[in-house]
Amino acid sequence: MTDLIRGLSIFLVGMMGTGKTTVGQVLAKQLGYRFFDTDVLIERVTQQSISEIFTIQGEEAFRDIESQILMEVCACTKSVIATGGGIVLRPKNWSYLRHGLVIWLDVPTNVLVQRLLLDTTRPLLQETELKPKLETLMDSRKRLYSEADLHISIENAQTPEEIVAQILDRIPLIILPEKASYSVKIEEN
Ligand SMILES: Nc1ncnc2c1ncn2[C@@H]1O[C@H](COP(=O)(O)OP(=O)(O)OP(=O)(O)O)[C@@H](O)[C@H]1O
Ligand SMILES: O=C(O)C1=C[C@@H](O)[C@@H](O)[C@H](O)C1
Repeated sequence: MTDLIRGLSIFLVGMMGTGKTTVGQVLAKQLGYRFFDTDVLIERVTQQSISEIFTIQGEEAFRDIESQILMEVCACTKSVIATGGGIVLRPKNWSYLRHGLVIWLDVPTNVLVQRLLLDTTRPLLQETELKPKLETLMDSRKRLYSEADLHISIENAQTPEEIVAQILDRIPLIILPEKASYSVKIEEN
C-alpha cells in the first residue's frame, strides 16, 4: 500500500463524531504516517478552545483560521489529517484538500446521536434536539462530502480497525497515479 500511495496524504472528512480522529490515528499508524487533527491544531495556535473561538469571534472567524491551518497542513506529505466537520463548506478549502486523497467517513445519524449525546463541547450542537440538528447539518453538507475521492459507509458495530481495513482495501481502486507522483515531487524538493 505504501508503494502505491507513495507519500500521498489522506484527509478524512465527515460529520462530527464519525470517528475521523479515532480512525485517523489507527490509519496513520498502519501507514507509518504522521497524524494531524485540524481542530487540535487550531486550538494549539490560537491557545483557545473551539467553543471559545465560536463564542468570542464567531463562526466566520473560526472558518478563516480553519482555512489557514488547512493551507499549511496540506503541504505535508505522509500524513493522515482529520478535519473539522465543516471544512468542506468553503470552496477554497477543496483546493487544499485535493493535494491528497479525500475520504468521507459516513455514519448514520442515529449512531452519531448516541456518540455525541454526552459531549457538550461542540458549539454547533448546543440545541436540545440533537437528532434534527444533525440531520439538518447533514442535509446541507451531504452533497459536499460526496465530492470526496472515497465514500466509506460505516455500520454501528464496525471497529476502527475494521474501518481502516475497509479503507485500505478500497484505496487501490481509486488511486490516481498522477496524484501519487505529485506527492513524490513535493518530497524531493
Ligand atoms: N468505530 C467506532 N466505534 C465506536 N465508537 C467510535 C468509533 N469511532 C469513533 N468512536 C467514538 O465516537 C466519538 C467521536 O469520535 P471521534 O472524536 O474520533 O470523531 P471525529 O469525527 O473526530 O469528531 P469531531 O469532528 O467532532 O472531532 C468518540 O467517543 C469515539 O470514541
Ligand atoms: O461540523 C462543524 O462545523 C464543526 C465540527 C468540529 O470538528 C469543529 O471543527 C467545529 O465545532 C465545527
